[in-house]
Amino acid sequence: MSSTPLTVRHPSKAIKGTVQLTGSKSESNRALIIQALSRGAVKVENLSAAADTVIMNKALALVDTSRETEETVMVDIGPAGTAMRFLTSYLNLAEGNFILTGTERMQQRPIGILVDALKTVGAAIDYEKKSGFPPLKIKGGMAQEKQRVSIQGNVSSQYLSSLLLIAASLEQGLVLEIAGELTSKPYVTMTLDMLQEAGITHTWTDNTIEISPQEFKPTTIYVEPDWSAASYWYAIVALSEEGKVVLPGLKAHSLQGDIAIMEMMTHFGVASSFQENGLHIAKVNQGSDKVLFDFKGCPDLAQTIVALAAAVRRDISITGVETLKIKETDRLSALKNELEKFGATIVADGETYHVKTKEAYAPNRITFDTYEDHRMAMAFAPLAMIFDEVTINDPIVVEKSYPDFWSHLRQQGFLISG
Ligand SMILES: O=C(O)C1=C[C@@H](OP(=O)(O)O)[C@@H](O)[C@H](O)C1
Ligand SMILES: C=C(OP(=O)(O)O)C(=O)O
Repeated sequence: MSSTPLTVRHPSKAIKGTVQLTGSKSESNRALIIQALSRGAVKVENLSAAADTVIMNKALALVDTSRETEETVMVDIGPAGTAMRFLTSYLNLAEGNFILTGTERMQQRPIGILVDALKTVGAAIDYEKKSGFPPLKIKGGMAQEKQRVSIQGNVSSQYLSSLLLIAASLEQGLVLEIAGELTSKPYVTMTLDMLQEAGITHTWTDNTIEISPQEFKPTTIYVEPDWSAASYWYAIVALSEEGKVVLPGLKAHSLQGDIAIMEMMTHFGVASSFQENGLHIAKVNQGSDKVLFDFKGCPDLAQTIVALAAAVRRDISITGVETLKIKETDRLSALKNELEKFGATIVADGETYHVKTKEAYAPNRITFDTYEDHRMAMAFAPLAMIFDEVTINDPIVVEKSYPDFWSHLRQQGFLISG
């Protein structure tokens, strides 16, 4: 697909259909690291089609060939955050020397907390450009020097998941002390649950997680469909007058924290039910007057909810969004810019952000910028359900996690041109 802007319209207020979502990007990128560490004992099924997962797969294959060369191997993971974070730990166990790099934006996403923790354990990592940021020079074949390491928990949970993924493969194992508050906690739990599935046990007492040296057991990890991707179909149903969508494969017991969308969307009139053939979501009422939404455990849902609330002219307040500044873009700044195109805005008030909407709305034809962020494109496209026309710039950004997003919208009756 080219990245020519796409104009999106929906001819009615009704939506009814079945959408087969791709596998979870987060589960998939963990599963690939676990598969590599298990030396193939662990198999993976239903791997995500996300570009971030394709990138991770290719990077691991490249690293696997690095044994055959004395040269420093350049590993470029583009915009893939979990690939950057997880490989920053994994490469220390591989044979060879590596430069781990990514896009310009990736080189602005901090990684010093993880590098410092790895150096404490015995890693040989240097910064190629700016201290604290990628690109990184990593010397493989690490000899572990320490078992215990402390790491700050409120910047990115990916730093913790990265260390936990390699812990059982270290000769002393790892004792991880979490300093301060832990944000995005469900992702750490996902990491531990998937390790458990592969036979790696742990203890988690207060702020300390311990993993002893262990062997992975032969198993097959089945990746669940992506709940973050489901959130955009929830928004579409919420904006419909009559909406029923079936999302096969989504289960009530999920490793993904973004299952929180189920409860959040009840406040926008969307009911969920798990049936034999998957998750059924339907518009049942106009929702509630709930104002405060907390995203500490599910940061990737913030854009979905904020765009939806602004579109239906509902003032809400959000918390737990401090980590949004260092993701694919500064998501709070991007949201503010795009909301102001149709008479809404976001006002910071300490760690709470108030979404303010105005009575009168701007023209019904709006063009949204996406800031190299797949979630900006996917959070604003559903507004075509209530605006006459929504144009999304650089639409190819969706491939990062949901490459079929536009074709799925077409299949469900959206008129898309460009
Ligand atoms: O571990 C993961 O798979 C992820 C963790 C989250 O990042 P933070 O832990 O930095 O919030 C989330 O935003 C990202 O999309 C995926
Ligand atoms: C932040 C995200 O991904 P990552 O951090 O893996 O780039 C995301 O998918 O919203």
